[in-house]
Amino acid sequence: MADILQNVMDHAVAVARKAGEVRHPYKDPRWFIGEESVAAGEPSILTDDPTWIIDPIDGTTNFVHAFPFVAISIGFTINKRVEVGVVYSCLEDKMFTARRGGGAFCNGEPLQVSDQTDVHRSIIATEFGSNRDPEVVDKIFSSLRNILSLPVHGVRGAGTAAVNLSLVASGCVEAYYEMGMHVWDIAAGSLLVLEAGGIVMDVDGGDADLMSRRILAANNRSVALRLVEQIAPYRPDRDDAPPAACD
Ligand SMILES: O=P(O)(O)O[C@H]1[C@H](O)[C@@H](O)[C@H](O)[C@@H](O)[C@@H]1O
Ligand SMILES: [Mg+2]
Ligand SMILES: [Mg+2]
Repeated sequence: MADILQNVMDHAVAVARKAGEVRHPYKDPRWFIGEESVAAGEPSILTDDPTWIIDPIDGTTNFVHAFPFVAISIGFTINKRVEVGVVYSCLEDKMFTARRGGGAFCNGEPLQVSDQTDVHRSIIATEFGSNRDPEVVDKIFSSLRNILSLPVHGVRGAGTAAVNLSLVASGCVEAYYEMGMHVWDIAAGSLLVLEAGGIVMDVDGGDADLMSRRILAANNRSVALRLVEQIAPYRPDRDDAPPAACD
């Protein structure tokens, strides 16, 4: 694992030097999008530059309540595409890693998504999120009612987007969807799913967009598209939306 990260960091330095950059790719805040740095006022703009996208604790509510799923999520993008993803599920002691074109692994063992094509025999992961706006809550429950009524085998939520994505990559659930999470919750995990043979798209079936705060990740297109028909979509403010103007 250390080797993978070192290679990526070396790559970041090489890309920066080629572009004539003098910035240090591990220290310049423009090379990071992190939950805590954004909370502290740093920008949340994904550029073509090599960028680390970091969530130090994914599953904060779980952590506070000792609900045993908490992860560290580290993604690395170049040209806005995730090249490396690392999710460490701390209490399970599982280190999930993926490199674009190099497969996905858990503690060094290769991962493969589920081969189930029938949504009725699937488990779907999702989250309720933290938005209590009645219209949003109605959409969440509408999606849930539709999916449960398909019917599916079950609906689950680990309380962390990164772990939910690792569950899709591991073949434990067939799909995961959510609206309202952030880029640092999903950057690393989305590559795990792709490299384990799955797909990642928008909840309306369109192209995935890391900054849109919407994701549908699935083992295959047929399960994904059945879910698209059931999901009542809404559009949270994008991660790269300009800050609201002050009076
Ligand atoms: O805030 P953390 O715990 O880093 O991330 C969580 C999101 O805030 C929440 O909206 C989402 O439902 C959860 O899956 C995510 O991991
Ligand atoms: Mg998070
Ligand atoms: Mg967090």
